[in-house]
Amino acid sequence: MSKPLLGKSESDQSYSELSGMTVGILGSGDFARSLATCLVCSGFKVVVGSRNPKISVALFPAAAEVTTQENAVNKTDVIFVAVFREHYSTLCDLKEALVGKILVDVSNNTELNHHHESNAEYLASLFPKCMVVKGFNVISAWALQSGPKDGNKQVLVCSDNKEARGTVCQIARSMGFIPVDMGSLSSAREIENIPLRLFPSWKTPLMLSLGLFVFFYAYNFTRRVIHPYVTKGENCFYKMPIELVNVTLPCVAYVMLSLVYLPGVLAAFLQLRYGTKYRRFPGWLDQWLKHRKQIGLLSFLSAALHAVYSLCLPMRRSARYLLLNAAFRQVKDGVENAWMEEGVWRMELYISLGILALAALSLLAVASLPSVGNSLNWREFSFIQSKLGYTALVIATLHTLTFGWKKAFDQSQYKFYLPPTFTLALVVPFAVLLCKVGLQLPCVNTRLTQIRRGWEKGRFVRFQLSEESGLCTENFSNEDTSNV
Ligand SMILES: Cc1cc2nc3c(=O)[nH]c(=O)nc-3n(C[C@H](O)[C@H](O)[C@H](O)COP(=O)(O)OP(=O)(O)OC[C@H]3O[C@@H](n4cnc5c(N)ncnc54)[C@H](O)[C@@H]3O)c2cc1C
Ligand SMILES: NC(=O)C1=CN([C@@H]2O[C@H](COP(=O)(O)OP(=O)(O)OC[C@H]3O[C@@H](n4cnc5c(N)ncnc54)[C@H](OP(=O)(O)O)[C@@H]3O)[C@@H](O)[C@H]2O)C=CC1
Ligand code: HEM
Ligand SMILES: [Cu+2]
Ligand SMILES: [Fe+3]
Repeated sequence: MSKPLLGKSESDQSYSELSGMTVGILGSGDFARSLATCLVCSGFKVVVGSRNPKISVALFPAAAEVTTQENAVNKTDVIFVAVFREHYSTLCDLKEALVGKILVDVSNNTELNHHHESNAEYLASLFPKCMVVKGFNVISAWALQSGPKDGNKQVLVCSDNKEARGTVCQIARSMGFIPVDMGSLSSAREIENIPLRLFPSWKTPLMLSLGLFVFFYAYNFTRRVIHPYVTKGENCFYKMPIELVNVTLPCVAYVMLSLVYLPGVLAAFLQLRYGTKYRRFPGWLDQWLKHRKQIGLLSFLSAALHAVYSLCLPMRRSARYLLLNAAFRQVKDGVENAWMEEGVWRMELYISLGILALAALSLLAVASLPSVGNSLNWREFSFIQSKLGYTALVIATLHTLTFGWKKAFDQSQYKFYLPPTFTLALVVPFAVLLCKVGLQLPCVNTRLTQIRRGWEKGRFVRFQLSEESGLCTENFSNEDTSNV
């Protein structure tokens, strides 16, 4: 691993103060080894305290000194405790030697809020005369080994002692990480919970798409499998793996796409009603606005799957049999040409529109990659997200309408009085598009633009003030978004 570049440029003086400094590590496990390696190649002297130094020494780089716990603690003022919480109490023999020193707690738990106090606070209670700092637990041993160039660079640090916190921040910086000061030790619980979270922002969107999937699948199952079975005794269960999925997926994709743009419309209505942008949205709307990216990406995933499933429709054995049967019936009936101009056009159009909608969604998905998004400025990004997103929604609506237009009026399509699936899927997207059109009306749009620039109903003074203090009134056009 190379020498980090970060530390030096940030503050030259404290960096040179630190390099050559001795750092202690208690424990000889995976974390201790990776940490020692990284510290050594960042220019620190490392002394490791192990219960069995003779055995452990082979595991560490030659530049690191491996000795007994007492010895190690006596040689340095900063000690990383790379030991599990369960074994903290076995360190109590070192209490005298540790007085006045900095203890860095790097530990993690196996479940959220496992103990009633955080590991770091527990360590502090065992060693009240030490300065306990929480840090480095968000970095895995693997990430330490492969270095900060690869993966997460942030190290969250907190402590009740400001100086100790500063020292650990400096060490992190010297190693090439980006320290984030989280304040007092009471933040330790929050910091310890971070590595345990599993894709927190994806949970609700995933449940939402799963719920929609189950609903549309069950609906279709009733119409396309149960109905023929009950009324005609026909066995249509073969439709379950592909045909039903390929009606369900596009409906999920389509409804999810509209759910990306619904909260923006609701937010605009609320702002119009409040007559100000300074009032907070209700919590659920706030959350919804924050989850739009995930909902959008899941919509894209469903749409992509729908496209693949659609391509596979004609190559199935069932499709061939149905075609043969139809051909035979045609021969028997003496029909020579079954070409139906209208049906042909409808399909050409709706497939082409589907492809275009998917193309728009793909661009959106690409733009949401951080590396691509970062190369766009704020205006470009929101332009793509908002305009292209609505374009995708409009094209998908046309795709759905051209696919289904006649079925909605065909009495035989109403199985058990249930309308065709696409009519259900159309409800929310249609409402969103109508509302969006409503918001574009000049009278509404002007008011909304004013509000977004800081104008408030019945409070003229505020507006003038914000203009004077230069609160970027120029930059706020009505289409501007608040995206990450
Ligand atoms: C495939 C795909 C990928 C996506 N990737 C991303 C992504 O990477 N990042 C992302 O953010 N979204 C992403 N999205 C979601 C979506 O495209 C964007 O959130 C988009 O900007 C929403 O546009 P909008 O016009 O509805 O909302 P906006 O232009 O954001 O406006 C919504 C309304 O909310 C109100 N509002 C919002 N914020 C404020 C504020 N700060 N102050 C005052 N009023 C406010 C306004 O009334 C505004 O009209 C993705 C969607 C899809 C389909
Ligand atoms: N592995 C990882 O990716 C990460 C680990 N951490 C944290 O780092 C700490 C160490 O983890 P890790 O290195 O993986 O664990 P290991 O089990 O590999 O190492 C633990 C070390 O603790 C030492 N130890 C001291 N006292 C005792 C005792 N009484 N009983 C058993 N062992 C003792 C041992 O060293 P010796 O025998 O030499 O005394 C042992 O090698 C944990 O708190 C963990 O939560 C945090 C982030 C990531
Ligand atoms: C390459 C892109 C696409 C292709 C080839 C395609 C193809 C198809 C086909 C063949 C059908 C008819 C399925 C059937 O016979 O049951 C269909 C229906 C549908 N598609 Fe697409 N599509 C594409 C993209 C999209 C996208 C991006 C969306 C929306 C986000 C979408 C939404 C729908 C909907 C809602 C239906 C109606 C489903 C039903 O109720 O039966 N499609 N599409
Ligand atoms: Cu290194
Ligand atoms: Fe426990």
